[in-house]
Amino acid sequence: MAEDADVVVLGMGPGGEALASRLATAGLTVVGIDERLLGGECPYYGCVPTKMMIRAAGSLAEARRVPVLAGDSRVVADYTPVARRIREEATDDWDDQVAVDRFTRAGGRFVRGTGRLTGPRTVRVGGREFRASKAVVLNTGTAPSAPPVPGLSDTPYWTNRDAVTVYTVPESLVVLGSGAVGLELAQTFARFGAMVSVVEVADRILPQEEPQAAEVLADVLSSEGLSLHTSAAAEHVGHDGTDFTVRLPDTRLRARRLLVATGRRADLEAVGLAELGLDTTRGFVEPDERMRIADGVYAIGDMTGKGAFTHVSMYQADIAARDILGEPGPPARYHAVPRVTFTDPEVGAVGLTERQARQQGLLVRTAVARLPESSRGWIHKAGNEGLVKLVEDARRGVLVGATSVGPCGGEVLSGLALAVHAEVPVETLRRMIYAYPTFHRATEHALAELDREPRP
Ligand SMILES: Cc1cc2nc3c(=O)[nH]c(=O)nc-3n(C[C@H](O)[C@H](O)[C@H](O)COP(=O)(O)OP(=O)(O)OC[C@H]3O[C@@H](n4cnc5c(N)ncnc54)[C@H](O)[C@@H]3O)c2cc1C
Ligand SMILES: NC(=O)c1ccc[n+]([C@@H]2O[C@H](COP(=O)([O-])OP(=O)(O)OC[C@H]3O[C@@H](n4cnc5c(N)ncnc54)[C@H](O)[C@@H]3O)[C@@H](O)[C@H]2O)c1
Repeated sequence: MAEDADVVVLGMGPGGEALASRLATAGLTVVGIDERLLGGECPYYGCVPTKMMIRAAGSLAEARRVPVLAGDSRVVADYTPVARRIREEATDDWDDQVAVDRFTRAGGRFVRGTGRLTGPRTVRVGGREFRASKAVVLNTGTAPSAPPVPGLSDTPYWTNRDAVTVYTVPESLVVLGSGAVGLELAQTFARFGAMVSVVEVADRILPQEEPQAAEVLADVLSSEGLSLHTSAAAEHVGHDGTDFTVRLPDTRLRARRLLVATGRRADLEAVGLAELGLDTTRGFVEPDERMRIADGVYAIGDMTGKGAFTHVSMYQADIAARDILGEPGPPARYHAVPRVTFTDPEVGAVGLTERQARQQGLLVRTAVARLPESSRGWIHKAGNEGLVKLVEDARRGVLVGATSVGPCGGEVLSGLALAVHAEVPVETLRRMIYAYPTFHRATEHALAELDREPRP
């Protein structure tokens, strides 16, 4: 016999948890289902533990800058406090009881298990079936995916889930993939003393962002001792019981550990999307502007392919929750999705890259201002690498994209994200006052550069 609820949330990532709690608090009967940990990847294996690692690695890097700026320093890296913080402060040793209690206190019912749609309003978990009178919300996210490199699947390689649970830093590490996962973890482990090589199949690291950003970051990472192999497709991976070997076309890398960070995949088949007549062979499910994928069925988070970020999952959760509750509000728009890769320098970006803007047929003007040439960058000295890049839709005179690389690149991004989001005329941005001497003042320099660019 089916168990009834108003809403069934399948997959309790950050968005699912927020939505389920909100609907339960509003008085609906809500069943939340997760096969792993309530809260999803972000708090247990993603954003939170990795940012704790990065914070610690950043403190080492700052201490190493003392000789340039303030005398002398001797840095003895010890990963123990990081491993402890991740266990004690971030993840409760990968125990979600606090989150389960919080959801239960909000009035929700949590079911641990693997769920699958059996119809538009029904979800099966083991021998139980849950029937939703109002809505089913899917928030099943993505899982790490490994490329089909010969030999790889027979080796004990790491994904991000292994990397955040270590007690000690490996002496050497190869990282396959130079997206956010690969680079954040590569730099962190290198700063703790690992010999790190990064292998990227594209012709530059962080290929989804602006080439100028990748260039700045590549220089910094190389100067910190990482070896970067771009345009490099691994031909074979082996493990001899102690070390990994990764064969590239022109060299062979050897390391104690291998981290595979080549992207993530949503398993739409496993969730039962075929029950709705939807294509499960595509990488993502395509919701409408209210997050609906069928009558009474919603999808939010990484599985929608709108940006695999916690803030996108939460943004979509808000829209779906409003729709279910019948509350008014704007539909989803993705023209100003911000994203930050938390390397040092941080790479913040919003909206379109120059390439994407041109591909969309926009008449584009761009400008770059470099942080070391700005007052604040010059004052900052050690660790001042960075830039601000603007991408203008020259016909409309508004920014459609921007990138800010630097010590606080993710924070500097906020003003640029507002400009892209609200489509503030570039003319208005030019008339603003930018505090001296801030990093964000580089935006003013970039705007002046933009002025010098002829209109296309
Ligand atoms: C290393 C790393 C660092 C990251 N850092 C950041 C960052 O700094 N900032 C940022 O914005 N984003 C970051 N992300 C991305 C972020 O973690 C995700 O975008 C975020 O978790 C949102 O994902 P989601 O809502 O789609 O669900 P997920 O977090 O993927 O959760 C989905 C949940 O569904 C459950 N599930 C799946 N299938 C089933 C099923 N059939 N039945 C029951 N339950 C199921 C899973 O167990 C999981 O708990 C990072 C990711 C990684 C890997
Ligand atoms: N700071 C953040 O917000 C943050 C941090 C981590 C992850 N995330 C999100 O999580 C998702 C997954 O991150 P990710 O870094 O795993 O994936 P990604 O897709 O961002 O990057 C994967 C990289 O691996 C490369 N690659 C693919 N196959 C390869 C191969 N065979 N050999 C070498 N390189 C190969 C790709 O060219 C790409 O550069 C992303 O969408 C990201 O947005 C966000």
